[in-house]
Amino acid sequence: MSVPSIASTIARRRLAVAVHSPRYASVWQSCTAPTPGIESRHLSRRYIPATLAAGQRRAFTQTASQRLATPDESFDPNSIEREVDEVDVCIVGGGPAGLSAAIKLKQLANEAGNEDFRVLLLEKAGEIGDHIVSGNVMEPGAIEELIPDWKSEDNPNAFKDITPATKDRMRFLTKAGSIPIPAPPQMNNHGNYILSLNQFTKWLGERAEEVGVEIYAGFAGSEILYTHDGCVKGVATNDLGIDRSGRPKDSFERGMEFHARVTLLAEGCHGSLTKQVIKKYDLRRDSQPQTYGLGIKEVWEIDPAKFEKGLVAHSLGYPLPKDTYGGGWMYHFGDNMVSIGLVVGLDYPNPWLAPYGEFQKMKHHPFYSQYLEGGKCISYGARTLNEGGFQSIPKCAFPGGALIGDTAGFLNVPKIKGTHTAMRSGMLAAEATYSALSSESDKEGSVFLFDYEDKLRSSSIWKELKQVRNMRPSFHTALGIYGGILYSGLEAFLFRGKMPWTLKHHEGDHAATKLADKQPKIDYPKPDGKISFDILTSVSRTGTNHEEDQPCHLQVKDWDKHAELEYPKYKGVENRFCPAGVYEYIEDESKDIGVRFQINSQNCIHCKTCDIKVPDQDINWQTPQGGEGPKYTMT
Ligand SMILES: Cc1cc2nc3c(=O)[nH]c(=O)nc-3n(C[C@H](O)[C@H](O)[C@H](O)COP(=O)(O)OP(=O)(O)OC[C@H]3O[C@@H](n4cnc5c(N)ncnc54)[C@H](O)[C@@H]3O)c2cc1C
Ligand code: SF4
Repeated sequence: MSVPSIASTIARRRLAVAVHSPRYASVWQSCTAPTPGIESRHLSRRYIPATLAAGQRRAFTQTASQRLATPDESFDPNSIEREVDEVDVCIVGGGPAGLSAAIKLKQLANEAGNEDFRVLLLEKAGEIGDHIVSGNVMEPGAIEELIPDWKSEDNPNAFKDITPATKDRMRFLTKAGSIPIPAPPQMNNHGNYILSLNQFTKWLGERAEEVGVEIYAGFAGSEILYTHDGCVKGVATNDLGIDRSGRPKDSFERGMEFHARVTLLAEGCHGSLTKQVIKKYDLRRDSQPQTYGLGIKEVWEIDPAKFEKGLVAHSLGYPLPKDTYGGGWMYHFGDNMVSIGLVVGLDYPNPWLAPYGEFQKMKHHPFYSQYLEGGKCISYGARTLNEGGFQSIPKCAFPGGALIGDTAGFLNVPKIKGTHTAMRSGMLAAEATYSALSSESDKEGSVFLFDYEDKLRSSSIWKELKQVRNMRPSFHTALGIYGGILYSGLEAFLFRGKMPWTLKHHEGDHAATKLADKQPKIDYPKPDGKISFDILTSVSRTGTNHEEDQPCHLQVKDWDKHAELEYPKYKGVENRFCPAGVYEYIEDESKDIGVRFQINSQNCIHCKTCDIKVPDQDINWQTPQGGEGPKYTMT
């Protein structure tokens, strides 16, 4: 058996990073010249980077063999020590927040002539950007500060795929009609840009490599590592090649440890490591529960005659019932491309509601269907987003690290925008980290980023989230969506966040789910295959993939017990809230409740809804093997 060890994989990836950095130009030139037309990044995997490993970087701590020569039944994977790499800063998550933090850190280090300052970023997707789903209309303030010439014509590496937002349209939808409503100032998109965040993130990843960030895509952070006195000292990636029952296979590779003086968690909404850290340090002690929405989207290529470049349209109302918060969007960008989607607040009470079914229904409304008819759906994706806002922000610094971006909850809900706040929080954390690491006299002790918390409080993030803090919770009144719209209108146009009160989020979204017998059943129309699609067709458009023979990353201790607990009360709510058809209840007469619970984990698109919405909180989303999951395009 000959499989590459993690060490050699990483070494090859290090070279891949190095070849983008002018600093390593000479190393690269000493290797065989690349074949013209093939990207150096991919090419680099063919070379053994002995020169680089010996001369340019700190060596890995060499431990016992990372591969298993003869796996046997009694073998305990944990008995093999993990390799350790020591870096200055370890960032988990290569979205806008993580990449902005990484770029800013290396910019600061490079400016100070401290080029050996190591910033390492782990991303669970096979390639940077592959797991990113967003709208996206972006406020450009943060990127302009980070990379001032990001869209300049003089910059050969500028990000080109942007469409200036030119028109805002806001409608309240009835079943067949649409009523214009005034767009609150927050929804004014003048000066913003429509783009695919998944493409933008890929571009940001390249910029990060240019300044010397070491990016390891395909590596999922699966465990937080602590010092003996309880500070975070880094993360470990999961073992590869473990079978469904937890035994090592021929392809077994032990995970790897990354030790850092500062670990920044940038996992996006509801991060799996963040969950552990929030619990360990009780970071929510002074904040309210986080609440969430699920965003489901498609990208379409539409008839050029119907294309209105720069149009930013939003809707409230149909198809969602009045007890459910949410709204639709449609952005026209690029060449005849349309991003269309629906956000459904996960505090919806009716377990018969299926966000996926609501989205399919929404597309048939004339406000949307007039554009989609004759077009082609090219992409599908879904991801949760934070809706708790200001009152749900936890403590963001902990001993040895910090939370940045959506995993801390910086999304501005009325704007449905979090990219600029995610990036800015990453940059603030980077500044606080760099000054803490460069000014300390004691280079061994743990670092607490007090400065980051202070910077957040005096930043534009704090100001804008505080201003809109009462809008989302105002939808909890008995008037439902109508009360919320009315109150939000007053907040947007009159109060402007200046009223002395702060409305509360009373409970987590899972607790809002009511018993199925007490709620009206919802029947969704059959998809027509032109504008609406069945869920498996949509999943096939995500490119998602997971090896089947591995421990289920959707951890449910006992499937039968789960079914006995949930099914009688909620009649298969998991099947309806999951936008990828992962959960099923299959008729089975041998079971007391007449059905068997089934998890098709290979379809998972990493949206995190199940972990948030399952009423009895007995599904734990964990990272599967690095490199698995969706392979999104244009999302
Ligand atoms: C449907 C939808 C529409 C939106 N529309 C807009 C909009 O129009 N404008 C706007 O500004 N914002 C919008 N947002 C919000 C915006 O997308 C987010 O605020 C932004 O992406 C947050 O960036 P982030 O880096 O914090 O997290 P993410 O973008 O979620 O990135 C996190 C990254 O970390 C990786 N990761 C997670 N866990 C691990 C782990 N354990 N190990 C390794 N890697 C890990 C993920 O794979 C991912 O690549 C929208 C969001 C959604 C869901
Ligand atoms: S299994 Fe959970 S995380 Fe995966 S797609 Fe379904 S709801 Fe989302």
